[in-house]
Amino acid sequence: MASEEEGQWVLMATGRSPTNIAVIKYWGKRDEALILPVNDSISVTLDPDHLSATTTVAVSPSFSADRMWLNGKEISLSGGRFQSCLREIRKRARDFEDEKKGIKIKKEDWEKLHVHIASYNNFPTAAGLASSAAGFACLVFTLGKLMNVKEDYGELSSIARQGSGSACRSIYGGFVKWCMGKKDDGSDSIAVQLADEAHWKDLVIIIAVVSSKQKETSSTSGMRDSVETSPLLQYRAQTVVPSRVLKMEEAIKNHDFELFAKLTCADSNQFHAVCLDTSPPIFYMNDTSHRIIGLVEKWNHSEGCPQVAYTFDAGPNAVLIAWDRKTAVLLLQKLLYYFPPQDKDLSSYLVGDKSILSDAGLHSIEDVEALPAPPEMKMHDQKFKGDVSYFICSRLGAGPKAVADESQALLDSVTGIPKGV
Ligand SMILES: Nc1ncnc2c1ncn2[C@@H]1O[C@H](COP(=O)(O)OP(=O)(O)OP(=O)(O)O)[C@@H](O)[C@H]1O
Ligand SMILES: C[C@@](O)(CCOP(=O)(O)OP(=O)(O)O)CC(=O)O
Repeated sequence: MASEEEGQWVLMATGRSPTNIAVIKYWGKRDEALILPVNDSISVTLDPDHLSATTTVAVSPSFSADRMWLNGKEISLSGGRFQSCLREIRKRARDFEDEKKGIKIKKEDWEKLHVHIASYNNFPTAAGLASSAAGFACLVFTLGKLMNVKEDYGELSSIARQGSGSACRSIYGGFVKWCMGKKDDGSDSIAVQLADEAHWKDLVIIIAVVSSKQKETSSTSGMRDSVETSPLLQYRAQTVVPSRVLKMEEAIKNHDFELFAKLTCADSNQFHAVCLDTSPPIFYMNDTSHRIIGLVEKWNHSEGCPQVAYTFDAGPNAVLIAWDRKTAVLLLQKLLYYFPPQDKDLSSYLVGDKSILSDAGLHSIEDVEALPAPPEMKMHDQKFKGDVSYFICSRLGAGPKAVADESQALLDSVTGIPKGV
């Protein structure tokens, strides 16, 4: 290791990674330590402008320990998952030189340098919106940039997988498949991109954030209990998912929304059935989630073919995928009819791509109050004000990206401590 002013420099990198939502779910591990799943899964990557983690990583000879801050609060890095990611990336680190700054780091020197990590999620953490997926993908991607790692994305995905299983799918944009793999060492359990975000541009994603509170049963412990106790999980993994994955790949390739929606809804429902089949049973959805399913099912049925797909991860939030903008506008009108905002501020009730509000003719709370009742629903008079915290309107998005603009770094370039601390 060499530099003009030994010990004075801080070398940093910043990256941003999207979250993803599975349309064929991962639920159950065959190896807890390596995070190897019992079935393949398929996801869509969401637009990082709306749901993403931003992470800055830094090394300096002046750092005395590995440290991490998540959303401004220092957290421990001692957990096995963080340690696995750090170890695997350090193993692949390569020589680095910045002549201008007088920094030279040899491959073998990376092991001796401590890292500081600061990360920020632009959406609720640990609320069933896959913050761990965006977070670990971002950590691995950004550490890889800092340490001059040249491995391909498949390899990076298998490292991110060791942080959180679903994180391996956030290494790519668009439609992504996590191949479960067969090997005991997990080297073939990697993510591959099925199609990029431009492949099916019409899709619009509306997320109803039903609760942004932290959930009671984490995905990790929930799926462990399911593997131990649910007979349905075995049947699902061995018999249902393999053929469903093939059909989903076809649906994506052919832009077949009818098949895509049927498979997405069926798979979400089966995942939650496995949760109910677990002892003790796990309840991730609540009454609001069930009402949203009812609304979509009735609408799809009345149209004779699916307009919208729904899927729920390990929490009550609904992820709704509409097949085009026009359908998304109708969906939003129906949702806001039943779930109007508690207060009068419409612009904070829908975040992300707010332009959908004007497309739906919703400029004020009075416009929401004037919405007609969806004709296909029987119970018109009942409304559920306040049951949805807010909505996010999004779309498919790209994979992780380096953030070159140093002003966006979360760590101070001189001290290596989070800015403002
Ligand atoms: N930006 C981040 N960087 C690194 N780690 C993160 C980040 N965000 C979240 N995590 C890790 O993920 C954990 C939360 O994961 P958890 O699986 O409980 O919730 P979730 O990912 O939001 O929901 P789910 O995966 O069930 O949809 C945090 O406690 C933290 O360890
Ligand atoms: C319901 C899910 O979102 C479960 C995600 O589980 P995690 O990836 O959070 O679990 P660990 O691997 O234990 O970290 C379905 C999915 O994303 O496929």
